[in-house]
Amino acid sequence: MSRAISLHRVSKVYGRGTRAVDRFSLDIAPGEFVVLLGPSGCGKSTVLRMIAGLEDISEGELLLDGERANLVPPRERGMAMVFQNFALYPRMTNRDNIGFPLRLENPREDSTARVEATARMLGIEGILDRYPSQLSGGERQRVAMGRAISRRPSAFLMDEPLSNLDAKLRNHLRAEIARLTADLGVTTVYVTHDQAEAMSLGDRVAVMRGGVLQQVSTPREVYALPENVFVAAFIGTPRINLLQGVVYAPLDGRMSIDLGRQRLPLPEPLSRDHQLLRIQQGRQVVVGLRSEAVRIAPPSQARPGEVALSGIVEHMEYQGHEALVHLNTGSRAAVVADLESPRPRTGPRRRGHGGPGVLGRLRERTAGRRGGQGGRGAGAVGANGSGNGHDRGTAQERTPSGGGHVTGPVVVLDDPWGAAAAPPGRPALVASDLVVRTGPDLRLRTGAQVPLLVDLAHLYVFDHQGRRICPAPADLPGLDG
Ligand SMILES: Nc1ncnc2c1ncn2[C@@H]1O[C@H](COP(=O)(O)OP(=O)(O)OP(=O)(O)O)[C@@H](O)[C@H]1O
Repeated sequence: MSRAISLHRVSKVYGRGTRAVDRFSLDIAPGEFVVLLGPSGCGKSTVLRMIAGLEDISEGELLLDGERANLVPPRERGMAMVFQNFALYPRMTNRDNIGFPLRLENPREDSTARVEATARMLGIEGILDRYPSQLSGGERQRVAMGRAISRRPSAFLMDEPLSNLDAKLRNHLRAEIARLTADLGVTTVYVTHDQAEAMSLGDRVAVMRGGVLQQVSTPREVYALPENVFVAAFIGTPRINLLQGVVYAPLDGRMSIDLGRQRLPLPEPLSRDHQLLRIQQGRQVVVGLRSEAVRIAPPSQARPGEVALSGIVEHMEYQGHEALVHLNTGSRAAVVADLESPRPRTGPRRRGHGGPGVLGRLRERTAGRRGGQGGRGAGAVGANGSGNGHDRGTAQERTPSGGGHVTGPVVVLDDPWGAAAAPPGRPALVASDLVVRTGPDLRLRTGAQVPLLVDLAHLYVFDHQGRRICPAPADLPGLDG
């Protein structure tokens, strides 16, 4: 039997007020495969452990098949966990390891047939009589999965089960996990910080940041319609380009977005999405351009809906089948704080000590550069405000526990040229603000100016708090309404 799992405003507060999970709500249907995705420390494992019963729930409710289960002992939940570190008994053969939960459940029953059927399912019949130390990492993880499957649990809880394996094996086992869980039709909750893994496995992906659920949607939707700038930046490779802009909407002229040295004119007649931008007139926004939205080509080759920009080549990254061109368009890149590893803050913050300071901001910029979006004068953007590291002039909301965790809205640094800019006389850390994908054969000289075409059908705009305003949210009332 497969379980329905529901979490209603579930929080976890560890000792000394660390709020690792904050009012997390999610309904998982029987047989569904849901991936919890987010950077290190965002609370994914804690959610999984609360579902398993390995961690007490501080606030909120866990329902299993509609019944409150906060206090149900782990063993009675009928769930099986697979961890990243395989956790096999070294002195037992693999056969005994797989059969162990069955013997525990029913010591008198002969488990041979069940163990062999499980091994066949995983393609490990040939190694049943060896010991775990005689196996490769991939084989060990298969045995660990066998042990989880043999008992026919009502749900699988998998905590980064593939992260100790090399890339090739990871891809292979990923496909096997997808097939197995689909065949067995068992509800699966899978934790990972690898967005590609999440996108390829999940029926739905739940993106977390700083203990807070940001969005839960199908992989397609989480990519195409990210609720906020954090989700947009976390999902997709290469990372979405994020540029700071200002909406320019004159009453009698063409609307555009000012990107600093260049403008993005919006095509007329304005689409519904672009009409909605009118109310942002004069406001700072974040423009998001995924790599498929920009190509290197002269204005003469523009298709309908494409507008021209230009950029100076900073460097090229060859990747075999394609190349990534890092360009400077004279814009200010927006860096999303905490993409790499947010940590909920502990204890009350002292005034003036909450932000990351110059060093922290430089680190954020470097992180942004790794993701291909750092830039001269980059501003920091946070989603739901958690750990955004910017205290000045921002609306923030403290959780009632008194922990330092922040769940307020998103902010953009209002001082983008401030502390993180290069000191006089020294080169800026990063000068590229836009990464464009091209074929591997294109040769471009560093410093060359190249023409770009931006497809405005693929334009994302986020407000100054990081929420997506374009494409418009589906539940937005009509413009006249
Ligand atoms: N037993 C504990 N006591 C105090 N704090 C804890 C404890 N366990 C986890 N935390 C904190 O709770 C936060 C969430 O941890 P969790 O392990 O759930 O994150 P995660 O997203 O699974 O991270 P990772 O991908 O690195 O495993 C972290 O800041 C972590 O330091």
